[in-house]
Amino acid sequence: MAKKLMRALAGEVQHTPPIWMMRQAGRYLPEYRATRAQAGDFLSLCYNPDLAAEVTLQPIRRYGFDAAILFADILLVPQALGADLWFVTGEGPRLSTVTAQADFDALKPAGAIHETLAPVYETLRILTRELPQETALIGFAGAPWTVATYMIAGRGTPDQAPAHALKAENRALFEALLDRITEATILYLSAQIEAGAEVVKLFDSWAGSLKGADFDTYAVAPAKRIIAALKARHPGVPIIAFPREAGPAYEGFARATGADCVALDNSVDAAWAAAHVQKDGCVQGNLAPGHMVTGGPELDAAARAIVEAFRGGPHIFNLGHGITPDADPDNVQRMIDAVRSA
Ligand SMILES: Cc1c2[nH]c(c1CCC(=O)O)Cc1[nH]c(c(CCC(=O)O)c1C)Cc1[nH]c(c(CCC(=O)O)c1C)Cc1[nH]c(c(C)c1CCC(=O)O)C2
Repeated sequence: MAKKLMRALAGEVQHTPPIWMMRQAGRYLPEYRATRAQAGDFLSLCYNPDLAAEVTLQPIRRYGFDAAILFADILLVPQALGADLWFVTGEGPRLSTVTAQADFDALKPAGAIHETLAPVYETLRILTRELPQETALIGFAGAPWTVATYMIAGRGTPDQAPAHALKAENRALFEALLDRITEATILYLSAQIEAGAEVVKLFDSWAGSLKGADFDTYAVAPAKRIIAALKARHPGVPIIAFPREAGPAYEGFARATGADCVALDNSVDAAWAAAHVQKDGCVQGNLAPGHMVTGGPELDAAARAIVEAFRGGPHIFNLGHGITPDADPDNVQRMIDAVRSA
């Protein structure tokens, strides 16, 4: 029988949804912290196929999730295009910036990314051998707008102001950068599929700051282009899109982009999403990650409410965003128990 996750993505309605979590391999797990220490730092872990495969497998061993997500980061693509990338402990990523034509001209062509990203493909090949047969393997990349916000600002920003400013001041350069990221993302996800990813997910974490026509031009259109290219090369490989904080624009996103599944953040009302988003296909997400810190009967009730809200259509149980380092690993088991007994 096909894997539970693949069945949901194909549109099958299941009484108990498949479960996985954004950032399921991460700092809330002591075994992750130990392996990261062994690798030296986060980026060394991403580029060490044996250890990256090991941390991908850790949450599968502990919890038996229905899917494993490749351990890597969306910012490896800018690095593969030639940007400098480093992580400041307790603060987050830092990159060399792209704000002038000369910065853009110094980037590598999209086709050069495999030189840097080859270890990621090796991680996937290891996982295809080591994962339990019922566990689906998810590859991923950042969506062009979200990746561009980091490349322009050189860091994470609360409002993506530097990227909005470049868009206003030098639209040609801004669009050239989005195009380069789009081309690289197609090649990267295609190579992930060839290495064994059965599903791919596109993270547009900052889609919510694109308003009006900008949302269509810089969130919908690049996702549509990436999905069309992947569907042409790899028919039958499902794609999950995550336009975080898209609000009302969640409605129609799957139809407009060709995505097989839309991931919902935790600000979306589940009943609204069941009526307006799930009518077009599979949905995933929505549980507030804070429940993984606070736990208790509130967690059970919130998890069950999501299962019930989406029971009328194809559904993958997930959080609305990544699990945080202060989460209690026991609450993850509690969530799984609540979903599987709902
Ligand atoms: C925006 C973004 C990034 N990375 C990612 C996104 C999109 C999803 C989202 O909105 O969170 C995606 C990502 N990052 C990571 C994964 C691995 C797979 C998984 O388990 O979900 C995935 C899918 C590992 C990671 N990526 C990062 C960690 C923590 C690094 C560590 O071990 O110190 C992990 C496990 C670091 C990272 N990477 C990024 C930031 C802003 C940070 C620092 C903030 C933080 O520490 O949480 C960029």
